[in-house]
Amino acid sequence: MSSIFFHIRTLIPVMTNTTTIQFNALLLDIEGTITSISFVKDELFPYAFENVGKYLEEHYDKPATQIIIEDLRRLAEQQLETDAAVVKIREPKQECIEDVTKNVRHWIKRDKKLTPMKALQGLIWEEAYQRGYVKGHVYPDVLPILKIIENRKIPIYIYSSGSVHAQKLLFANSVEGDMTKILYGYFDTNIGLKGETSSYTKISEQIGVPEKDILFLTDVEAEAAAASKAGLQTRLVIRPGNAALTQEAKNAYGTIHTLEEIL
Ligand SMILES: CSCCC(=O)C(=O)COP(=O)(O)O
Ligand SMILES: [Mg+2]
Repeated sequence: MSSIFFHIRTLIPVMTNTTTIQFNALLLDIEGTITSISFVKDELFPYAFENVGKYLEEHYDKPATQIIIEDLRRLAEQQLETDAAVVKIREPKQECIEDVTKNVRHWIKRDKKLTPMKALQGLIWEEAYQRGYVKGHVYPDVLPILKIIENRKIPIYIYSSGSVHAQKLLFANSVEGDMTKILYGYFDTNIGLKGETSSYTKISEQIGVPEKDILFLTDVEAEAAAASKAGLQTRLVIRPGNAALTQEAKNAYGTIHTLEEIL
């Protein structure tokens, strides 16, 4: 780790790859890339699992909650056709809270990346951050390297299955302090799923940077494949606790262990 700081202080890029990566925008996945999977699975998800019913009781009448409940009701109608554990969401308040809680807990256990469920998780986590129950985990190499990239006037964007609200909470309340100042923009599954090529094309259009000039970092092979198909440069990130990668994917996209390797 001391070598990271040595290189940052002297501003000498660390080259563990044989080729330098040229990019004009950086697009980052969160979980498994700059944040540990353990933080999401062992802290954030259990908090949402435990508190979803309580949150709905306390915020049921708010317009934001009602919009999400309507989206979840439509989603449940679709999902119950193929998933017997999903229940139809009934109209009366108490039954509605019971049904939403049941479905959300089921989806959390299966790590489903369902947009309205992710929106609700973000609202539940807001309280956890505000009360200091959680702090957004980021690996120690992340902030120093992002500062160097920001100094090079390269914009840094986030693309996560977590809602934009949840992303901003994580970075505003991170173990490294408020990181939102160095982040240019955020994307979630409202732009499309991370395994779909069209999502990356849309991000390229929205940020006004050609696909080939964007570097996307992720821990998930399907995301690297989709981004690569769209024409983005990609690297797979290997972090402690991440799922194992196939040799084929490692060869196709290349791997890094810390953000130092993209400088
Ligand atoms: C935005 S913090 C919560 C992360 C989350 O809910 C999630 O599903 C992580 O997905 P990612 O796309 O960042 O791997
Ligand atoms: Mg990830």
